[in-house]
Amino acid sequence: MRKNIVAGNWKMNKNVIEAQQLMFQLLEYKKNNTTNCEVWIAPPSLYLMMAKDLYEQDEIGVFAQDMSEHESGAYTGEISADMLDSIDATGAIIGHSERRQYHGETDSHCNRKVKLALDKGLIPIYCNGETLEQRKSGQHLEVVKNQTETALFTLTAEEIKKVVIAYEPVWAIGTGETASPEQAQEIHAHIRSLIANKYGKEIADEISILYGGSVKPENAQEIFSQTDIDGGLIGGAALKIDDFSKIIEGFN
Ligand SMILES: O=C[C@H](O)COP(=O)(O)O
Repeated sequence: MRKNIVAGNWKMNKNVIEAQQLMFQLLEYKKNNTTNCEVWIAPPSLYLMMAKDLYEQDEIGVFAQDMSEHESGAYTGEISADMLDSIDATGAIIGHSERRQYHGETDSHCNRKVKLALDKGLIPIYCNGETLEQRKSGQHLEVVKNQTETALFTLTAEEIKKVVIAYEPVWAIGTGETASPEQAQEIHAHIRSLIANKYGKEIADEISILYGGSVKPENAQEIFSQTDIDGGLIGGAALKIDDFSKIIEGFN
C-alpha cells in the first residue's frame, strides 16, 4: 500500500555509543509525537540487532544499507537476505548510487537482490537516479526508465507492490544541491507511469516512491507535498535528531 515514509540512511557514520544514542533519541521522539509517516532507519549493519532489540514494538523500521545477491556461502563481508530475516529486519536498501559507484553494482545485481529480499519477506528500497552528466545531456528520463525496467520488471504484480523505490539523482546526494520539487515530481510521475504501463494503474498507485538527495528540514515539506512523492530517503540530515525529526514533521 502506498505509504508516507521518512527513512534515514546513516551510511558509514557513528560509533556504537553514538548510534545507540541516536536510536534512543528517535524512540523517545516517536513515543512523544504523532507522526504522519512511517519512520525507518538504515544504520551500519553492525548495529542492526541493537536497533531491533530497542524497537521492541517495531516503532521504527530497521533496514540494512545493502544485501548480498547470493544466498549463502563463501562471500566474505556480505550479509544475506536470510540473515536479515533471521533478526527480523524490515528490509534493505538496494542499489544505492554509492554501491553502484564504489562497488560496481549494476541493475542486474539489483534485480537479484530485490528478488531475494522479497522471497524472505523483506522490503527492498530500490534506489535509482541519473548522474549530472546524464541530466545535462537530457538522458535522465531514459536512464531512470532503463534502471527501473532492468531491476524491477521481472517481478510479478504481487511482488512489485511490496517494493519501495527511492529516486536519488546522483548530483544531489551529499552536495547540498537538491532537485527542485518540480524536477523530482517529473521523475516520480515518470516512474509511476512506467509501472502503470507495465502492471496497471492500480498497482502503480500502491507503490511508495521516495526522493533522496540533500533533503533538509527547510525543503522537506515542499518536496513531500508533490503528488507522486511519498517521502524521503535522507542521508546527512538523518544523523541528528533535530534535523531528522523536523523532516518527519514535513508530513504534518
Ligand atoms: O541515501 C540517502 C541519500 O544518498 C541522500 O543523502 P543526502 O541526504 O546526504 O544527500
